[in-house]
Amino acid sequence: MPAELVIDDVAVTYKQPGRTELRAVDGVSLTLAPGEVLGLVGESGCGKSTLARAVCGLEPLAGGSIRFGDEPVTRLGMRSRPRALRRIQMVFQNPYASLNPRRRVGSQIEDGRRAAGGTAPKLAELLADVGLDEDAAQRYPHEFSGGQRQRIAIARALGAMPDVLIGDEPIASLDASLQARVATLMRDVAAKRNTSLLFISHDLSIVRMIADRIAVMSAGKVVELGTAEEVWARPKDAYTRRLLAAIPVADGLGRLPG
Ligand SMILES: Nc1ncnc2c1ncn2[C@@H]1O[C@H](COP(=O)(O)OP(=O)(O)OP(=O)(O)O)[C@@H](O)[C@H]1O
Repeated sequence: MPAELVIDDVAVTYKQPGRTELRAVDGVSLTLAPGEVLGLVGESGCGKSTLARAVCGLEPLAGGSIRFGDEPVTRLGMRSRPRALRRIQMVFQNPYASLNPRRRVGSQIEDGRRAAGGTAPKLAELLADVGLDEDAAQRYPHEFSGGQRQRIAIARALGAMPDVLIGDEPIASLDASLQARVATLMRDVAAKRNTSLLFISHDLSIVRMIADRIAVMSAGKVVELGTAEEVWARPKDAYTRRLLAAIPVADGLGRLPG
């Protein structure tokens, strides 16, 4: 049974030569229920990627804990435990960098499936889920467009049957016309398997379309957390209001959010 992912008072620091260390994530607490979509938004440099990397075990914690229910994912000062690593999969911003150009797509998706052992979905099912033909398996990443490569990265992550899928700006490198499609695809494939989705973006208008709840980060802290509608329509924090005001056309009627 998947358990709730608990991010409890997490801090991540970076050393800065000759200066005091930077608290890139500063006491963040969030939960992610099975099947829930949590959007994480905020300006560049506010700590979104650092938090995602900490959840995946790629950054050691300087404080707090991350766990599935009672089972720790990481311990203070350590990267995550191998068992927890499979349970959390990440899709990165740049599919050009995250896929190996010299290996066929099928064998890269197999890497994900291997992590799940015998229970993994079939390769053909994973490709169908992300809207790719079966013959994609025999081809190489350079034969695909940016949007298709991101679909391949999503299929590889899903193959591991994670409890939590993290998208770290997974649409930022795509054409505007593709961004909403890939975002809704991630939401739909996660929902099909009751996988939680932590979707990171600086684009509040897209996050609002797919998220159940939205957390807004600024300078390493969560400054606002609420349902997607609450945060969109009735932002409490001044920083969130500024993020909303920066969106040129908010609601299809040409109105800016109040
Ligand atoms: N490896 C690192 N070493 C030192 N400082 C870092 C490192 N990675 C990130 N930082 C700093 O930590 C802060 C948070 O960065 P982070 O990448 O998490 O922000 P972000 O909100 O994801 O931004 P973006 O949307 O631009 O990726 C920034 O000030 C950044 O310069």
